[in-house]
Amino acid sequence: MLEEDMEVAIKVVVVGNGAVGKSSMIQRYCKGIFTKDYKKTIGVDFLERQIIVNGEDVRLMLWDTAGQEEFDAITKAYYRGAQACVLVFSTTDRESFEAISSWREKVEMEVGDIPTVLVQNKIDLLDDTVIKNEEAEGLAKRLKLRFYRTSVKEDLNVNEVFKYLADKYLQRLKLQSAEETEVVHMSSNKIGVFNTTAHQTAGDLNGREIINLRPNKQRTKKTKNPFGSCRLL
Ligand SMILES: Nc1nc2c(ncn2[C@@H]2O[C@H](COP(=O)(O)OP(=O)(O)OP(=O)(O)O)[C@@H](O)[C@H]2O)c(=O)[nH]1
Repeated sequence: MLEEDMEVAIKVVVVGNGAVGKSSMIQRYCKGIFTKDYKKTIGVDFLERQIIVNGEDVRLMLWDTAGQEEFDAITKAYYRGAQACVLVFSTTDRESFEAISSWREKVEMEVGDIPTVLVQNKIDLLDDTVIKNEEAEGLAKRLKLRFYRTSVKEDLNVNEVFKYLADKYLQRLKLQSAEETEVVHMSSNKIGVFNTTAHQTAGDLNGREIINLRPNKQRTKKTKNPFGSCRLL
């Protein structure tokens, strides 16, 4: 259990080519709706939803980024600070599948290695698929990513994608907390200056060791709503 009365906030970026269903996925997850109309995302957009994962309150902030390259400069700026990522391609769009590695690189360049999933959307259209199962599974293996097949239209597996990411992120958080505690223990016989807000660095000041501890958790005050909530911003 992490600290009581606090919730963990996770910034998740959803990326992939245009029209693969990124906006639809976020809308389905946060508002429970699906629309057939295609409205190209201009730049970025975001919605949020609160869930409980393994007894922890988690607020997922889902950033919807435009799939078109013309918006790359804008969307990249919004990758910063992301703590999890959904890479989406469409069952009926070969190019979107082939572009996955480059989307991953774009995100990694900004934020490094964060919990990530590979998603094949529109599996209600499997009859018209242009990607073999083995190819998609092969890509997931190569990129070492958990792979989900979803249909936003039929609400298949969408919840599972975000639950997995939240779970994975919490696991990392707990591991980091444990490691940070260990740093304090290991240093307890030294003269130290502790600063809990700065980045974790080690330096030297007049011969004394300085250890700055950073709580690697982005936390907010918990809002007491047992049913979770969705909010359009
Ligand atoms: N059949 C089917 N259609 C879907 C599914 N998900 C999304 N769509 C449709 O695909 C089209 C594109 O969906 P969007 O969610 O706008 O795609 P996007 O990836 O956000 O596109 P950009 O904003 O251009 O990046 C829309 O017409 C959706 O209704 C799905 O699971 N099945």
